[in-house]
Formats: sequence, structure tokens, C-alpha cells
Amino acid sequence: MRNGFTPQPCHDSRDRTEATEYDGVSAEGGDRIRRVGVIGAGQMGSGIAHVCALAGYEVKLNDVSVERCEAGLATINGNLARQVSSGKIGEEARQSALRLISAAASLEEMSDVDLVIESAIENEEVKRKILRELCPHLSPDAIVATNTSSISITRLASVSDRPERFIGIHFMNPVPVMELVELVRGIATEDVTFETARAFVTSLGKTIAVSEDFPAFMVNRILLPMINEAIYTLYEGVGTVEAIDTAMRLGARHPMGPLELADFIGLDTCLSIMQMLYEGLADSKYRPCPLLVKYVEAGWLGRKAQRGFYDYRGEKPVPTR
Ligand SMILES: CC(=O)CC(=O)SCCNC(=O)CCNC(=O)[C@H](O)C(C)(C)COP(=O)(O)OP(=O)(O)OC[C@H]1O[C@@H](n2cnc3c(N)ncnc32)[C@H](O)[C@@H]1OP(=O)(O)O
Ligand SMILES: NC(=O)C1=CN([C@@H]2O[C@H](COP(=O)(O)OP(=O)(O)OC[C@H]3O[C@@H](n4cnc5c(N)ncnc54)[C@H](OP(=O)(O)O)[C@@H]3O)[C@@H](O)[C@H]2O)C=CC1
Repeated sequence: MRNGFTPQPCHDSRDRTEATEYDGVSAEGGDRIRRVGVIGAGQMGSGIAHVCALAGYEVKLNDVSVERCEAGLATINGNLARQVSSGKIGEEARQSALRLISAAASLEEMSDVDLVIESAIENEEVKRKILRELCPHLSPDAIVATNTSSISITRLASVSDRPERFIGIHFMNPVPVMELVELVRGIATEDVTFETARAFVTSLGKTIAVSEDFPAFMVNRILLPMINEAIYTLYEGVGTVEAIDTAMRLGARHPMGPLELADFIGLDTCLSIMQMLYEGLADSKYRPCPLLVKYVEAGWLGRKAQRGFYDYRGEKPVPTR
């Protein structure tokens, strides 16, 4: 792994009922989790399934159709192969990770998972509908997590049948590469749920930052207004797409320019996060840039749609403004 950490399977030879002590709280830790369900096989869901399987968890990947699940599996296969070619993992690890992931055609197939991570699109209605449909199929003690970028964990938990076993586990994109995961408790999240999630995330080789449950948590509260401001900078004609990205890559040492990063995240996701900040914090400083709205309305959602602030359909990305 990039951070030098080798993920450890949580379900080793220890007794599964063995409790672990964290800060005085008795948690069943990672041993509690063996099977993980992931809902949404897009860029994040496939990345989450990837890192879980590499750490030795059995993974069931669900999306709106079998074709979507298969596309997610193909992405995982490609990213694992990339890790093999760069020497990050061996061929054996790739094969055993692939063996651990299967497509789940329906939510009913989640009945034997210990943890579900919801990672469908950043749309509260869609997430609520998934949670309402999902919960009746789960075992009563399964933990439900959401990878939402911005939506209130407390609010999403309230539509589930288990707010005390509900938590935000917010991975960063690209999941196999980024070290951070934000952990966010809802108002009712029990300590044992939090500690189990903490042990699980640690077993993936990730570092945790704990955030309170406020709109967009920490990373996106800071990052997305910067991206939105870059779009305003473009909208007001201060610089071109290339000039703005070059300025931030070379002038602030960001690995990607903000417009390139917006395309990478997905412009629909960026807009949803800005709307959540704008409405949730009721402050005009979070007003989504009208140009961002226009790109989303055009369906120019960034890399995943092959067009956003750059056009990705040719050999190399070409700015669209
Ligand atoms: C919106 C939210 O809710 C929260 C968020 O996630 S905000 C977004 C946070 N993410 C960022 O800010 C990413 C910023 N960008 C970067 O860090 C880097 O540009 C990057 C890691 C994406 C690519 O790095 P790079 O050095 O330019 O490119 P490259 O050398 O091709 O890739 C570096 C590694 O990342 C891997 N990688 C790149 N893109 C990947 C992807 N989409 N999926 C999986 N792995 C990927 C590559 O395989 C490579 O791995 P190895 O070291 O094993 O070879
Ligand atoms: N992109 C990013 O950088 C990050 C995103 N996130 C969060 O992760 C989540 C997923 O984002 P991301 O992977 O980028 O989005 P994508 O658009 O890449 O993937 C979302 C997937 O969810 C599917 N989906 C839509 N409705 C349902 C449903 N009812 N049941 C199951 N699957 C469904 C979509 O299918 P279809 O395409 O057919 O609609 C799509 O395959 C969001 O909550 C986002 O905020 C978190 C961290 C970083």
C-alpha cells in the first residue's frame, strides 16, 4: 500500500465473540464484521468493495442493475491489476480479492451481511428509499453505514429501523489510494457501533478523522467551497480552465487543479454538496456557482460522463471553456 500498511483481515483465527477494549468501551471490533454489503457500484462503491476484499472481507456489491454491478466489478479488476503492475500487491492478492466479491442482484441478498455501506448517488430521496427497502432484509444486529459526502447522518439514520447501529463512514476518492476516512456519528449512534466501525476502518489500513454531524462534515466543508470558488473564478472570466488548474497545481501544490478535481469527484456530487452546505448552514457564502448548475443540467458531470470542465473523449483532456 502507498502508506506502507498491509491491511489485516479482521476475521482472523480469534474467537468472533472476543471483545476488544477501546477507550474503556467494550467493542466487538473488526471481529464482528465478516461480510460487507456495498450499495452503489459507481466510483466510490467499487473502490470500497476493492479495499474491503483486499483486507479479506467477503463483499456483496449491489446496484440498480446487474449490468451496473458488472461494470463495478470490471473497474475493480482494472484497479487491482494496476496495483499488481505497480508492485503494490501480488497477483495472488488480486485473485483472492476478486474471489471475495460477488454481485448482489437485489437487496434481499444482504440478509447475511454484518455491515452495509450505502454508496449510491448523493441524493437524499434515493438514499432514504434504499434504506427503507434495505433494513427489513438485514439481520437485526447488522450495522448500516453511509458513505454520504454531505447529508445528515442523524436524518438518514431516522429512516432506518436502527439509528443506534447507523453511522457515517466517509471514504475519499480514489478509495484504494486515499488514506483518510471520516467517521461521523448520528445523534443515536451507540458507542459499540462507533468502535466497531473504527476497528473495521483501521483494518482497511485507513486513518480516521472523527467529525461531528454537520453539513458536509470536515473535508468537504473545506474542499467544496474552494472548488465552487474556482468555478466562480472561471464564471467571472478571471482565468481559463487551464489557467485556474495550473495556478492551483503549481501555486498551491495541489495534486490536481480544482476544476480537474471537480470533474474527478463528479459535478453532480459537487453540486449536491454545495446545496447541502447552502441550505444546511443557511449562509449565502455557500451559494453554488450558476456555471456549476449549468454543467450539471447539461449532463456534463465530469469524467464519469466523459465531459465536464474538460472533454475526455479524445486522447487527452481538452478544456471545455
Ligand atoms: C467528494 C468527497 O466526498 C470526498 C472526496 O473524496 S474529495 C476528493 C479527494 N481526493 C483528492 O483530492 C484526490 C487528489 N488527487 C490525487 O491525490 C492524485 O491526483 C491521484 C492519487 C488521484 C492520482 O495521482 P497521480 O500521481 O497524479 O497519478 P497516478 O500516478 O496515475 O496515480 C497514483 C496512484 O493512484 C492510483 N489511482 C489513480 N486514479 C485511481 C482511481 N481512479 N482508482 C484507483 N486508483 C487510482 C494509480 O493506480 C496509482 O497507484 P500506484 O501508485 O499503485 O501506481
Ligand atoms: N465522488 C466522490 O469523490 C465521492 C463521493 N462520495 C459519495 O459516495 C456516494 C457515491 O458517489 P459516486 O460513487 O461518486 O457516484 P457514482 O455516480 O459514480 O455512482 C453511484 C452509483 O449508485 C447507483 N445508484 C443510483 N441509485 C441507486 C439505487 N437505488 N440503488 C443502488 N444503486 C444506485 C448509480 O447507478 P446509476 O448510474 O444507474 O444512477 C451509480 O452506479 C455519494 O453519496 C457521494 O456523495 C463520497 C466520497 C467521495
